[in-house]
Amino acid sequence: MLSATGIVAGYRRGRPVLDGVDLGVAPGEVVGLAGPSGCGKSTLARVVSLLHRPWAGRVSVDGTVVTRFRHAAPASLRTRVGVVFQQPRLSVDPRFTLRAVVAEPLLAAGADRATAAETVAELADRVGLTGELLSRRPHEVSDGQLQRACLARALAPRPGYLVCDEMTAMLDASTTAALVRVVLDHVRDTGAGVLAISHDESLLAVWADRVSRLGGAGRPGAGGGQQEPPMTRGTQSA
Ligand SMILES: Nc1ncnc2c1ncn2[C@@H]1O[C@H](COP(=O)(O)OP(=O)(O)OP(=O)(O)O)[C@@H](O)[C@H]1O
Repeated sequence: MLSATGIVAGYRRGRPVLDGVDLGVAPGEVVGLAGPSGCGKSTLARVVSLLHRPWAGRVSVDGTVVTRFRHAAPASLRTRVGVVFQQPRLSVDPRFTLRAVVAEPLLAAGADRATAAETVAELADRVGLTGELLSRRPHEVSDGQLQRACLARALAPRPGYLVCDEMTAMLDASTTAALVRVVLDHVRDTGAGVLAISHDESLLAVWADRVSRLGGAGRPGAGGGQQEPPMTRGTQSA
């Protein structure tokens, strides 16, 4: 279980963006997260991806309580939670080829080059990237092609949990459908849990088992799967 309990987090002292938020994602479950712009969805995504230290509350990954975040988080925990952000160009090194982007977590985990190359080829096939595209650099590919590489990179360590923060917001319908399919195949094949953040309620209806809401302004009854009541600041839960 990827679990966050009583999360208080923000950027400016005394002005929490999240104020007592609970979230749980079970293995094999796709949880949608909706809510008005600015309510803190991306902040919560960064907290559960171990990229942002909360001021209070507890994050745990399969029972292990996280005490260190960002670069200080142990690699064994960081690789348990993969993340894909909305804007692929902000999340890759522009000097890397797409092949190097996808290989990076494998090499960082100590894989030898031959094994990493084999895994990259398999992942590229899964996300629909040709060998020729893998040889290009970010400025030589489209947003959709780059996002495919970012998803492959996130899947490379076979994460037990995947956080997709508006992963498809910049993509056309067919690329969106293809990437959602890749994520759902990963869930089916590995039993991973997914946190899917999207403004697109109809998309969440398609791929989430249940949809949770953050912030008091959410409309009740929208979204897909099993619905949960809208939440208010101070009693937020997801
Ligand atoms: N790095 C940062 N520094 C300071 N404030 C930030 C930072 N990131 C986000 N914020 C602020 O925190 C609040 C929540 O932002 P966040 O991106 O988590 O919301 P969101 O629900 O994901 O919004 P959206 O749906 O528009 O992407 C906003 O008021 C935002 O301005």
